[in-house]
Amino acid sequence: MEWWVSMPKVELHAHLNGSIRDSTLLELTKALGEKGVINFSQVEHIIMKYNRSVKEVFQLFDLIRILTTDHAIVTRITREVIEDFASENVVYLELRTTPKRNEAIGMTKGSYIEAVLEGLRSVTSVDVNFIPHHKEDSRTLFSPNNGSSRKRIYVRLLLSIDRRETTEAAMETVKLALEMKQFGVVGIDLSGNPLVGDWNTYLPALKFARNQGLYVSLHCGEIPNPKEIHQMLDFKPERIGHAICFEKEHWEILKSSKIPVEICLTSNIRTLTVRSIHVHHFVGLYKTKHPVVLCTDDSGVFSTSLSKEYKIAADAFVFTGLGKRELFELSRNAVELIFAERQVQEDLTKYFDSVAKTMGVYKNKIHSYEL
Ligand SMILES: CNc1ncnc2c1ncn2[C@@H]1O[C@H](COP(=O)(O)O)[C@@H](O)[C@H]1O
Ligand SMILES: [Zn+2]
Repeated sequence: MEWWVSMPKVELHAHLNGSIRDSTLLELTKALGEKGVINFSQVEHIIMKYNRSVKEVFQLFDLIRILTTDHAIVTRITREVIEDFASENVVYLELRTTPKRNEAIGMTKGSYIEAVLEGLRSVTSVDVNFIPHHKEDSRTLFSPNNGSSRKRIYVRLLLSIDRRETTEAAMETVKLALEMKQFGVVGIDLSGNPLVGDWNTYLPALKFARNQGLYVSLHCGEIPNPKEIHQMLDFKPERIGHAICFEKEHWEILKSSKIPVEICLTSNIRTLTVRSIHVHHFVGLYKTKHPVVLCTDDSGVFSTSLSKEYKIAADAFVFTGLGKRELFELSRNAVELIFAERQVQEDLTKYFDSVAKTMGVYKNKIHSYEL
């Protein structure tokens, strides 16, 4: 097996419905086409298109939303997404999703998340840990005495606020996240079409989330919007996603505040927000030891996987000295950036160290982020 597949990996930026399997997306589209809910021939080209502008990507998300707003389908997609990540040796997955309501079928934001949890419970082919540990319970997923030879994966959830939502709707999502902490919800994400919405709409809900002990990650700088980027950085989220259309002053604030950045190479190239992989800001951040983590964003929509993202980085940045050992270290250091409880961090760190020996990569951390 190739090293980028066998290497343990940490995924911190994956949208549930954007990670839908191609085959499942086509199957659902055909089924709704047969029922007459959508016109398959009209939507086929949206699904099949390769490179998409930001606007077109969000047209596709609107279509996916119609296809997936059903409890059983949400459960199925969740199960498949967990299986897919685990199969490529993702050992920790922070999965984000936007709680949705659909009155026609009695779906509330709460029942939507219940359907996601049902999906987590229904995985049988791999060992999944999504319920936070009790402090007195010392058994961990990767303990050597665990005895399992199956794939193992920690999953924690972030609930997403969609930029189209009102302050009240955003607040409802945060309250739901608080109720669901016991089921592994660790934080809040702000995402959705960057061409719509206003920062001040979400701010009260994000402040409330923070005050209640939830972590916050923001999609930041997907399009040029200097004022909003500034406001977001001033908020000091625990992590940001993308950081593409930054100006000099934004880079300065980011560097001095050391906010970790979730990097989505393929997503940025395919949405045409970064011209070419060779001018991607990942390299600059990596070289200055800024905390970064490679992620997929939407592995289904962009036909990628976390292994592929590591391979793409290895190929594109080989002259920057990014080889197997450095990418292993990058993956391992991402453990410092996860939102799960300490025990999970410790378990993963030990696991990475034990794998480092067998993979022939340096055992000790070469550097650690000073967060
Ligand atoms: C391309 N970059 C991106 N930028 C902003 N938001 C994105 C995104 N990719 C995905 N989403 C957000 O995630 C939703 C799909 O997953 P869930 O239904 O929540 O599970 C999309 O509808 C969008 O709101
Ligand atoms: Zn995203």
